[in-house]
Amino acid sequence: MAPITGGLSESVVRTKDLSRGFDGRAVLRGVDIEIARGEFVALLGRSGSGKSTLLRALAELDYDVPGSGALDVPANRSVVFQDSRLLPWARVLDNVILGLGGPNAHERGKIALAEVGLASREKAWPKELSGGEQQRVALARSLVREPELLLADEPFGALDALTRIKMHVLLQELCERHRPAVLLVTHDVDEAVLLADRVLVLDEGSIALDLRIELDRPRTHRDPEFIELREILLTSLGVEREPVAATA
Ligand SMILES: Nc1ncnc2c1ncn2[C@@H]1O[C@H](COP(=O)(O)OP(=O)(O)OP(=O)(O)O)[C@@H](O)[C@H]1O
Repeated sequence: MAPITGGLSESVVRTKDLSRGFDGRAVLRGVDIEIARGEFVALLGRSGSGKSTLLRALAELDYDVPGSGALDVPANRSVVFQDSRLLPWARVLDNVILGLGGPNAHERGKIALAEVGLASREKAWPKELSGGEQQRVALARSLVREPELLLADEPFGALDALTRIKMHVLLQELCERHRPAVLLVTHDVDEAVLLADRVLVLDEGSIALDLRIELDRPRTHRDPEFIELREILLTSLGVEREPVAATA
């Protein structure tokens, strides 16, 4: 696909008029986005709005999907999915460094595992880990490559609420340390406001809202500004809020 010339040199991701469709049905209709170096962007949208289609386009994992438009993404990028996609026949450390190469691969893998709090589990098999631990390994496997761009497709979607909160804290720490640009696809409005510098809402195949989140970190759900931003996003997603009926 044609690279985009001009524009901001600090952008890590740029799309211009990106369109994709399946079976003659348009899913993405002219998506223009930019993500700056080190910027954390969350992507919200109703189910079926095309979030995963956009993420797969940015990962360049969609060669079989018809489409048009232009795209600039760094070659050094990592993808994390809802399931960890660890190789069951490889131990945890081997999963982290698989394909990494270089003389320090082992050392780097161990450091990455320590960063996600799993230094002691390097010899475990994936099936011996909980779902949350497996996602930690998936994060370590992504970040050990020091990606310029981290693409995450609902990485915490299958985790229980408590584990998800811990993963939010971990992801924030990791991003502060490694500073990748991030595109996080999520259903969870609170997760988006909690983590992102900017939230995009995808609707009818294009970006309907581009909302900057300027709250100080760490953020709290109780902050009135947090609540206000959540309401703006819920409205943009078409979620009507019924007033809670008074109980007798
Ligand atoms: N391989 C495919 N073949 C045909 N249609 C597809 C394919 N992948 C996605 N679609 C369709 O494209 C639309 C967008 O799908 P996509 O998975 O990108 O949405 P999404 O916003 O990520 O949804 P969800 O939030 O439910 O995961 C849907 O209508 C889906 O059925």
